[in-house]
Order: sequence, then structure tokens, then C-alpha cells
Amino acid sequence: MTGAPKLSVRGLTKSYDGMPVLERVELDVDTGAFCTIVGASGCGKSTFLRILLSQEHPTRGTILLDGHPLPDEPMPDRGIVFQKYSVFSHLTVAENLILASEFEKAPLSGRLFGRARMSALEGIDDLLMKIGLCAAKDKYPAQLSGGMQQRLAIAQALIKKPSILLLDEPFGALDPGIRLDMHELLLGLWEELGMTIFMVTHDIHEAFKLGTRLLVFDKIRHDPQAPEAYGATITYDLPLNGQSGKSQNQPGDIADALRPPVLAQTTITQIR
Ligand SMILES: Nc1ncnc2c1ncn2[C@@H]1O[C@H](COP(=O)(O)OP(=O)(O)OP(=O)(O)O)[C@@H](O)[C@H]1O
Repeated sequence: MTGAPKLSVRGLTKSYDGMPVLERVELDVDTGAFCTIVGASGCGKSTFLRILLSQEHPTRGTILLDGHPLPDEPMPDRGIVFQKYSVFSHLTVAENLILASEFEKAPLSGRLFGRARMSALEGIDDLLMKIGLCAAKDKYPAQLSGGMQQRLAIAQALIKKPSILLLDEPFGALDPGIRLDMHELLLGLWEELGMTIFMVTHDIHEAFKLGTRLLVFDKIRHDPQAPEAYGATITYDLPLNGQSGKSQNQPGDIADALRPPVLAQTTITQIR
């Protein structure tokens, strides 16, 4: 790794009501990495993303962003996209995109008028072009397909030019063909904007295709009498080169390893 990492996580533990969800997570991520995150349902992947967004806070441990403690509140430097469309249904595509500017420039009313509004609307043209929604600028979300709504959600997350993009199963609700289009779109944006991406997915092939690094979350300790006694951590951290197909690891290897008994044995060995 060259220089200071973009993000550095040390001894991260997150508990709810005294029950650990994440335990002793350690991670350094370079600027521009595309980290795909997989793991069993309920193992804390979304919690991890919410902590990176500062929507949740660690119970223990530290997170440094560009060498400084992660701010306590979500900031424009980190954008997030969820699986279900998180856009405002009563606003058009353009209005959804200028909303952040409206609240920034008119915090009391949340509305811009006249020249200020025109200027905000002109400011989103480039983003609309990138995201392929120029023709839908004045449509409402209900008039858009699922893929288009998710494009809008991505555009919304990008409007403040975040250096970190957090994606929580962003394509999980889309048809396979649309997902492929979205992969192309996302890879193009990632390359052009140089963001560091963390993307949770349940699709191991998607994880291998898109990521430069695969993070597997799982529990390394299990108590059958008390399944919630232990939290998950990063049990596999694999460099990928999905775009050039040079990765030595293949989706099937991880899919095999994700079977619980094998994973438990393998990861304990690995952690030691
Ligand atoms: N605010 C909360 N209060 C209490 N428990 C919570 C809270 N948020 C998450 N949890 C619990 O933390 C655990 C991890 O949840 P999380 O959503 O992070 O898992 P996940 O790996 O993203 O799951 P999935 O793949 O099913 O989306 C779950 O047991 C969940 O019930």
C-alpha cells in the first residue's frame, strides 16, 4: 500500500443492546479501491456501511478518513445508495437532484427561486448526461422504470461529488439485463470520478466482476447455544482484478468457502 490509506478501521466493534454485530474489524483501503462486500444475511454488512456513513457509531474502535477521525455526522464526502429507491416521489428527477443545493442555499424554506433555481437546474445537466436521464429530467419517479429510478438514486448520491460511495445492494431489485447496464454505468462513473467504493451485494459474481477487492464478513466464533454471542468480522480479504480477469480467485472458490462449516474452519486458521 502506498501512502496513507483513504480509510483505516481499527478494532471496530458494534453492539446493539449488548449483542455484538461486528467484532474487531480491521481494514485499510486505498483511494480508488472498489471494495465489494459479501456475507451471510444479518452478519452486519449494512451496519458496516451505515457506520462508514456516520449514521451509526462504533461501540469500540476507531475509523480514520484521510488520516482524520471519521466525522460524527453524515457529510457530503460520503454518498449512499440503498436497494430500494430512496428518491422523493413528489419531486421530478431534476427537483430530486437540486434538493441538496436547495437545502444548502435556503436552509429555512428548502426552496430556490428565480435565477438561483435556474442556476441549480443548469448545474445538474452534466450529471443527468452521465447518468443517462436527460430525457427524463421533468418526470416523476413513478413514471420511471426501476433501473431509471436507481440511476436517479445514484445521481443523487453523486451530486455532492463524494470521495466515498456506499452502495447497499443497489441492484438487488433490478432485472438481470438492467443490472448489466447498471454495472457498466457504475464502472464508468468509478473510473471517471476516482471514487472509493464499498458495495454490499448478495451476488458473488457481481462482487467478482466489479470489485478490485472482495471483503467477506462472517463470524469466526460460533456458540450454538447463543447464536448472537459473537459478531462478524472480515474473514477474507481478496484482491480482485475482475475487469481484466486476472484474479487467481474465482467466485466458485468463495461460494464453496461460504458454506458455514468450511468457512468457520478456514477463517480460524487464517486469523491465527
Ligand atoms: N438499529 C438496530 N438496532 C438493533 N439491532 C440492529 C439495528 N440495526 C441492525 N441490527 C441488527 O444487526 C444485525 C445485522 O444487521 P445488518 O442489516 O447490518 O445485516 P446485513 O448483513 O446487512 O443483512 P442482510 O444481508 O440481510 O441485509 C441484525 O441482526 C440486525 O437485526
